[in-house]
Amino acid sequence: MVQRYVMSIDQGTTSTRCILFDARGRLVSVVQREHQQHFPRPGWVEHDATEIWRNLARIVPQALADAGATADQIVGLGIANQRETTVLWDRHTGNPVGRAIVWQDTRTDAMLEQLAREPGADRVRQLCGLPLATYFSAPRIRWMLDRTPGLRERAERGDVLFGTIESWLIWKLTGGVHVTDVTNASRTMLMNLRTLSWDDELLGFFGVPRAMLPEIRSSTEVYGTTSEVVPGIRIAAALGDQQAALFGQTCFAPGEAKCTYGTGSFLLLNTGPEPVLSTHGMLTTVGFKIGDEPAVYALEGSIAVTGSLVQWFRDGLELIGSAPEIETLARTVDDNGGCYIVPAFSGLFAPHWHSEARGVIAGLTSYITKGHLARAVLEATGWQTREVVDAMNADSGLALKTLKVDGGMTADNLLMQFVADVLDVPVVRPMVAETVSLGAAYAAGLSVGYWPDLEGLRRNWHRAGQWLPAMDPARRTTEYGHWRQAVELTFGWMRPGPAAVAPGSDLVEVLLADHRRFEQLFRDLRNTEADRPALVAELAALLVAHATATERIVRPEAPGELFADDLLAALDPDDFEKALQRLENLVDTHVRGEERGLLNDLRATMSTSDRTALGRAFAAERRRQLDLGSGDPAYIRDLADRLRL
Ligand SMILES: Nc1ncnc2c1ncn2[C@@H]1O[C@H](COP(=O)(O)OP(=O)(O)O)[C@@H](O)[C@H]1O
Ligand SMILES: O=P(O)(O)OC[C@H](O)CO
Repeated sequence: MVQRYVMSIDQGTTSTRCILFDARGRLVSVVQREHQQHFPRPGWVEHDATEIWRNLARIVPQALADAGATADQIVGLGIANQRETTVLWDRHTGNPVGRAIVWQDTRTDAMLEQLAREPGADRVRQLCGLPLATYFSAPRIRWMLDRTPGLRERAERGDVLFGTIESWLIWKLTGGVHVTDVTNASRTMLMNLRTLSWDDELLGFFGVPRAMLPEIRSSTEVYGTTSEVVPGIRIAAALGDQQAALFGQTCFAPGEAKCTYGTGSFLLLNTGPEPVLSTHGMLTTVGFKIGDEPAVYALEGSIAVTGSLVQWFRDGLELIGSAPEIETLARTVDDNGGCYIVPAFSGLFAPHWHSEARGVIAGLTSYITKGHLARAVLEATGWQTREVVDAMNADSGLALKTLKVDGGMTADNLLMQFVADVLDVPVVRPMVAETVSLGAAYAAGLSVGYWPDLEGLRRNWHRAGQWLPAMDPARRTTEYGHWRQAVELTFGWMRPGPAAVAPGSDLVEVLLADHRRFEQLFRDLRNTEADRPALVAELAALLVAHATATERIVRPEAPGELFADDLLAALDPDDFEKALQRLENLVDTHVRGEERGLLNDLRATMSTSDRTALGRAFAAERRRQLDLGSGDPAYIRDLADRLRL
């Protein structure tokens, strides 16, 4: 009998793999090629989409040859891909317009700051489930359209097309089918999470023409047949790689979760047929959609830098020759020696979402050796997982019981033990470590009837490795405290923090900067694991300084806008959550009212030089208030008295 296989392509951040699987989910052949990472400026990360396409064109025939198979033995092809990476190409020539901008790239940070102030910004998360952050595709499309002369007009005519990588590869393989799958579309910020279609409000907000967008399709259905590379193969599934891993780990039921440790790390929890909006910094995303069945949603904790920190240690610092050597080096010492590395290379993703953060190495003394640094590199992945699991538990109201893991970093035993230690739950790894590829293969196999149902796939899952928690709880608590201290050092690096508004700035800008900082502090305060006393102190200091300066400099005629009662209540630990909520509502009302009213009045009626002069006076008064120690409760009480509040 002629053997039949499923083909899967995993187009990842660092490489592209083609794998053939048999009916029992076993690997028959694997071929992989790396592509070049381009870092043209700090924070910029690009790929050459043509190089990725050429790699694919080489590995697909090779994978067939290695298995001794021909195209007619392939029942279907499933594609999994790095998500959010943005490719624009010319419909007529098939050539990319510039390099693809990769998901780690932070160039859109300043643009997002602007967008955050525009009407409709507060609706974005509700519509698409994602925070305004550099991670996603829409800001990148806007960035390219704004900066390349004539590009917007070409996009409006449908002459220039957008796609994430699976969309680009399907278009190339089929000679012109322009589709995307719903999981990838859910990472663009342009798809409405509930209707699963492009949303006019989001398209308008980001300024993206509909004509350049692909058609959104299910994760499992036949999109077309290959006419290039190896003709005659049905393309039967596509999924973002992290969703593919969820599928490959057979997390088909609500409550099941996995974490994939690759370039970055991504923890996804299946939440079932309704989208769950996070209040703890998780993303809401589509998990998968099988044919005509309803979509299954997931909560996701995305960590930007984990394996890529190991790569940086290898290629940037040249302290090791290959990734696995990090474990050997880390084992030369017993602990981190007091050293912590927070790899905020692309800002910090979940649960913090600080695009402006940049990395730190904290706790350096002359005692630290490269062995300690190697430990700190691995531990950074463990602690980042812990932060995400804490947030996920808080969102779901459930405590994670075990963590299913996969990806390149799970080869590292020291790391996996550390993850189990800091999470205090068992960590398990399945037999097939290539879970992304397996998930894409499962989806394609289901789509064409090679596998009958999900239950059959579940039976293929076998445990190959397990790590049990063994860390002393007191040590875990102390170490976690140090980690969080180090994380706080990364905040605000690329943008002024509360005390650092430049004197002489435009008054409108100065007021807006404070408003954004208030919002960030409230976001951070929702996390029960955060250093709440420190955050309250900063919030209190800033609110008093901001309100006093507003009252004295901007509208001396209308005093009494301070929130002193609530500030005092917020300092009362017995009534913390309630007081915080009241305070947040009050501040929110103030911020919205001022941004709709006063700030537009200032823009319309005051000259730039007057606004600058007032901005300078405001910044000086605000600075004076901060220097007076306005975070001190006694001072706040005193101030409230003096202001008759
Ligand atoms: N033994 C190891 N210890 C720690 N990190 C490792 C080890 N082996 C590989 N890695 C890291 O894992 C990543 C590769 O994993 P992979 O799942 O192939 O990633 P991706 O799919 O994102 O390209 C690289 O960033 C590499 O630095
Ligand atoms: O290609 P990976 O494995 O680094 O995954 C990248 C993610 O899809 C980014 O969201």
